[in-house]
Amino acid sequence: MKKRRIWATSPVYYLMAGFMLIMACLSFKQNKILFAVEFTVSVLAVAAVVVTDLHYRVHVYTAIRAARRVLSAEDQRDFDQFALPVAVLGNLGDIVWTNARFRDLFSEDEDSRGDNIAAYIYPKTLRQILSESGTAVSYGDKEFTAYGLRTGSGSVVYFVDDTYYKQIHREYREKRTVIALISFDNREELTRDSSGGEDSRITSEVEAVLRSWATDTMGGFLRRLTNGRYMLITDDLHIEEAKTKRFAVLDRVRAIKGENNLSATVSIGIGRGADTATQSEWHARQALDMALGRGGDQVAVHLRDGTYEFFGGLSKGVEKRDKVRTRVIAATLSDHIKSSDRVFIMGHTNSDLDSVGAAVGMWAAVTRGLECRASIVIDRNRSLATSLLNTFEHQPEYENMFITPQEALDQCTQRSLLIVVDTHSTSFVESPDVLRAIPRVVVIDHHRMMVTHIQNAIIFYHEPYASSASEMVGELVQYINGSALNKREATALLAGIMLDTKNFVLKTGVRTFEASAYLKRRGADTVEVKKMFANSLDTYKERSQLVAGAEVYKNCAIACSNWEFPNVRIAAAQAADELLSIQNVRASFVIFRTGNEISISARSLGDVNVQILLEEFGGGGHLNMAGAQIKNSTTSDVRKALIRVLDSKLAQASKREN
Ligand SMILES: Nc1ncnc2c1ncn2[C@@H]1O[C@H](COP(=O)(O)O[C@H]2[C@@H](O)[C@H](n3cnc4c(N)ncnc43)O[C@@H]2COP(=O)(O)O)[C@@H](O)[C@H]1O
Ligand SMILES: [Mn+2]
Repeated sequence: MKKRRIWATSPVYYLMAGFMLIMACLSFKQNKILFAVEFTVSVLAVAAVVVTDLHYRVHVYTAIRAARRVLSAEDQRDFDQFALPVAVLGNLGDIVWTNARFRDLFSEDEDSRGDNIAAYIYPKTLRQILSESGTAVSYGDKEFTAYGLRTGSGSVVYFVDDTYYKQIHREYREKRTVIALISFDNREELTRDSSGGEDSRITSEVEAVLRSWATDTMGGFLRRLTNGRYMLITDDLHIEEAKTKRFAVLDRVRAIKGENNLSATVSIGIGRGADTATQSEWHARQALDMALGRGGDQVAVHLRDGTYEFFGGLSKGVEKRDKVRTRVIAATLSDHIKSSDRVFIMGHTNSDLDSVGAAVGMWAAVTRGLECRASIVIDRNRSLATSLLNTFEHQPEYENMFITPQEALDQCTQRSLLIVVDTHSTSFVESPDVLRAIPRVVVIDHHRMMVTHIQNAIIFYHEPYASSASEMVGELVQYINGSALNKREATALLAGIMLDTKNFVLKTGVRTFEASAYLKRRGADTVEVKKMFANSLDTYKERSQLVAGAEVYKNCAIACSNWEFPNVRIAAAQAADELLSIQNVRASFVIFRTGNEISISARSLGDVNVQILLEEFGGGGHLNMAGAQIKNSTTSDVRKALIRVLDSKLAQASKREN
């Protein structure tokens, strides 16, 4: 920072005033009037300099006296020889006096009096130093902890030179052991239909990349744990360096291809900032679960404060699921249901066809399949699935099927079970109060793992590769009791699948068709589903208006709706879907207002991870379909914030640029 003098030393002014006086005397002989004017002005100048100087001396004297009262030891040891660098400041932060040590370390024999202390402590401020008990400050290649004291007429700042200790601390931090756990995501999928030698070729190629990364780049070493799992031991400095390259090892692994032209991918969980190696390993495990839960092909770093940083995660991932797991979960879930007095099923806020469809499927499995009492907790006023809800209305067999969150709170007991479907986020569930009130919770979800996930669920059935929660429930029901579903309920589940797959276009895997085939056998009616998607003419018009008003920025279509209208959520979601059919649009964002909230619906065809982008707004979802809600803002502010996020994050969220 440039030094700026607050006041100047007086000798120059004395000289100038004296010079003026001499000039005045010399003009006496030439012109009496000129002499009178010049003499008066120079006498006034001398007087002004003397007064200012006196004022300054008093200022310095009082500042030093006040400082002495604060700083000096009982024996009034010589202030100037005080071992720590000290600066006495006036009330504007101007340096009025410094001791020898300060001059040694800070001013290199230059006179620093009159400088603002800000020049020596930037970017920290005097106010910060005075309010904190020890502020880290660096000057040149030295590092200090600065302490400040207020005095009667300013302040005193003294500095403890801890360059050496900070250096050791930095080295300690950089050398701290970090454990990373690596999982080869798709070994089986890459080699499933290939010759025997293919498995060992791909495995050894992936292993070679990991091993050279571990030793040559990360200064550590790699150990194979079990087939497809590895442990890397390295240090914090190397993790920091790998971060700056955004973990390029992911790209090196992705360059390895199987016979079916599929790329190999790995997921890495890193435990950073832990106190011990045991803790680091535990955090690495949690981070690896996170990375896998978000679709793999990425790095998750568990930080000291329990938060995560993510890198990569741009591939769609291959369907990687295990029917045995589904069967085991169905059996365990049945046991929990049978040992509960009542089962509550709850989806996410602004429930849609998938969350309601999945809830209806679970309701049928519990009530008809296991003959236990169950209710679906829903806020009908916020639901986007009213067309589906209406099909269950006024039917005697579905009486009391849907209850409000308040009714659930009144009816639940400590022996109740809560099944959360189509979300795993504590803040996105239909009612966080119900989530808190029921101790035993089961989660069934397909969204990419969020940091705010429900903790301590007795079953956390999470399949980021499944198309929808309805597909997952469709499979579970078959194992709980295959004949539990009737035509109406099977249709509800099919509606959920068709919503999330955009009629079997996106995220549609083999198991999506298998689950749909089962639902069809149970009588699911595709024409009924089509009717559930029908919009009113008004909604249709609003949607078209949103699409027509979109702008394109960096190949992303952005539409804003400043007006609120019925079904704005559905119109916005559909507009976001539709914007993807415009040429060269890689992602779409629709910003709209609902009450005191601004929401964003984002979509992509897969080469932009919109989930990563909307996480910046506290939202989530999937790689190609995500949402977020922002409180107390305006559509134009959210649009500006989105542009900033696109400027800073679009490259890392896009496949092409990576
Ligand atoms: N705050 C959040 N945290 C985590 N995840 C979030 C959050 N906000 C949204 N999400 C998830 O993001 C995606 C996209 O949400 P969206 O609102 O843009 O789209 C959902 C529905 O609004 C939309 N939809 C509902 N009815 C219709 C219809 N008739 N036609 C077209 N679209 C419709 O479909 C999306 C359903 O997504 P699902 O929840 O995955 O089933 C979404 O995943 C949110 O959960
Ligand atoms: Mn949903």
